[in-house]
Amino acid sequence: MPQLENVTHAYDGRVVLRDVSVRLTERRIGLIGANGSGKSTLARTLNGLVVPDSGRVLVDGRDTRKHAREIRRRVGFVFSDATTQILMPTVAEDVAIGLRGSGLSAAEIDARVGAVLRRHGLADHRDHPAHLLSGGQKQMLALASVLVTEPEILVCDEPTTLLDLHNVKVIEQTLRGLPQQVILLTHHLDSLTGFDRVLVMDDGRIVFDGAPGAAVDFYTGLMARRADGRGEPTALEPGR
Ligand SMILES: Nc1ncnc2c1ncn2[C@@H]1O[C@H](COP(=O)(O)OP(=O)(O)OP(=O)(O)O)[C@@H](O)[C@H]1O
Repeated sequence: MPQLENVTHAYDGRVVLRDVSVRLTERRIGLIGANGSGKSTLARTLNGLVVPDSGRVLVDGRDTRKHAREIRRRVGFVFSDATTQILMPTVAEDVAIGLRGSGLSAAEIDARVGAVLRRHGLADHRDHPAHLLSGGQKQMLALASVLVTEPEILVCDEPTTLLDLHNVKVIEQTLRGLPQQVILLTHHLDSLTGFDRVLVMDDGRIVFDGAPGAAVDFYTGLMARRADGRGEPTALEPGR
C-alpha cells in the first residue's frame, strides 16, 4: 500500500507538489487533474522515480528513499508513449528484458514471456519487430513488459492518451481485469467507471478525493469555473 506523508516537491524552485498526504489503499484508484497539476510527479514518487524534496513516500511501510530497488520491483510503471518503452528488436525480447537479472532460467523466462503474451493478445506477434506493432499493440506490449515482472502495484501514467477509442477500451478492460492494485492517471474520464476512488489534483494539491462520479463532477466544475475566470477551491473538499 503506497502512502505519501507531507510530500512537497519542486523542479528548479517551482513547487509542483504541496504538502500532499494520502494513503492509497483501494484496488482501483484514479488520478485526474489539469495539465501540469502534478499528477505525473506524484505518480513518479510512488516507485522512487521522483524522490520528494521533503516528506516521505512509503510502499508497504518502506521508504522510497532507502529501498528504491525493492520498491521498483513492487511498483510497475507504464507511460503514455509506449514507443519510448520499447527497448529490444522483437516483441518477445522486449518483454523478456524485464526479467534480466531475475535469477530465472532461460526456460522459465521463455514460459513467463509466452504466458504474458498469450494473456494480452500478443502471442502471434512474438517474433515480430516491436516497432512495427500498431499503437494499441505497442501499449499492450508496454503493459505486458511490466506485468511479466509481476509487480504488486501498477501505476499507469495516461496509458490511453495516444490511442484510438477501440484501443482505449481494450486497455481499460485489461486494467480492470488485473489482479494488481492499479493507480491510473488519465484524461479519459470514462476510464474511471467502476473505480473505487478518484483523486483530483490542482496546482500540486489533492483538491478532491471520492467516488468517480463525484470526482469527475468536481473536476469538470473546476475546469468550467477556471474557464469563466471564477474562484477556485484550494482546500481538500470531502468527497465521501
Ligand atoms: N523533470 C522536470 N523538470 C522540470 N519541470 C518538470 C519536470 N517534470 C514536470 N515538470 C513540471 O512540473 C509541473 C507538473 O508536471 P506533471 O507532469 O507532474 O503534471 P501532470 O499533472 O502530470 O501534467 P499532464 O497532465 O500534462 O501530464 C509542470 O509544470 C511540468 O512542466
